Amino acid sequence: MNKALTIAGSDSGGGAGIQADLKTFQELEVFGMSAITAVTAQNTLGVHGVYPMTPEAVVQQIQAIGEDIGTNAVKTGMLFSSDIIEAVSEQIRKYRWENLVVDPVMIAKGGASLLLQEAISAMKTHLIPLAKVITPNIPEAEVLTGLTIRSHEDKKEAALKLVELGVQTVVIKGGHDEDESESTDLLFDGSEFHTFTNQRIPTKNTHGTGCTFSAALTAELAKGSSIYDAVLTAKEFIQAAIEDGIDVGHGHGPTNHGAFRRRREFGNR
Ligand SMILES: Nc1ncnc2c1ncn2[C@@H]1O[C@H](COP(=O)(O)OP(=O)(O)OP(=O)(O)O)[C@@H](O)[C@H]1O
Ligand SMILES: Cc1ncc(COP(=O)(O)O)c(N)n1
Repeated sequence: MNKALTIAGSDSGGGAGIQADLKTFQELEVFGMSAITAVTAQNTLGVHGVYPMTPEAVVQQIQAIGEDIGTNAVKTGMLFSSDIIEAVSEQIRKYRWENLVVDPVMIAKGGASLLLQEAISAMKTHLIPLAKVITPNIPEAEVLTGLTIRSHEDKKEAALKLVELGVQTVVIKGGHDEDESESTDLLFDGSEFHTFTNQRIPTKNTHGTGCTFSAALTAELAKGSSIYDAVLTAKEFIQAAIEDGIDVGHGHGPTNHGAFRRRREFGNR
């Protein structure tokens, strides 16, 4: 069975972070494993507490997997501090894990910081150069490039700047697009641009969309898909998950990680 490892934060509310990643891996029939970087007390209303792990605890979890089970692909999510980023980068280099997806998680929907300001430069210099794919949303791409992104042309300019950091492929996600009818993700592989556009779903239940998208991409890479095909499946997976979003809690509800598989098995009902 193909395996995937997520190195990310725990979301007690179950919609984002490690929980979203493992649910997504399972739905795509990949054996999911985790190394937890921080525990968050979180629900649909926001982040109420952040408890980072020590870098040693993160390293030990990664080593436990690296020394025994191994993995076909790795994704990173919330990493919180430069110490954790440096420790994680060192392990990824040590095990030569090349199928690496970096989701540069910075800020949760309610505005809580999931990455310290001091960690941005470590993310750029230590981790991103090791990645096969990075999946920033628009605000994250703005922080990483210093550009303002309003239009599709701006996204292209940001993608060109991001590959200069040494990453092979960039996917700039369109959830934060100003367009109210569509959500367009831009893929740049260093030479060609591709766009993935779907109808924008009018819903408040979008907690965990970014994590779920990058986890689906990672699962497909673990199975041996090309980056293009993996993004295609991830886009289909997240569209179904948002369309069938789950109305729990009083704020931004989670997406439905089971929707993609159910549609494939039973059709669109
Ligand atoms: N309302 C929506 N309708 C359709 N697709 C969406 C919607 N919102 C986000 N997406 C898609 O979901 C994926 C995640 O994108 P997004 O930009 O929301 O990530 P994110 O900002 O990291 O997530 P979050 O906003 O939860 O932090 C992308 O493929 C994006 O196009
Ligand atoms: C532990 C954790 N990690 C990541 C996110 C961002 O979630 P998303 O960008 O997918 O909504 C989150 N809210 N909590």
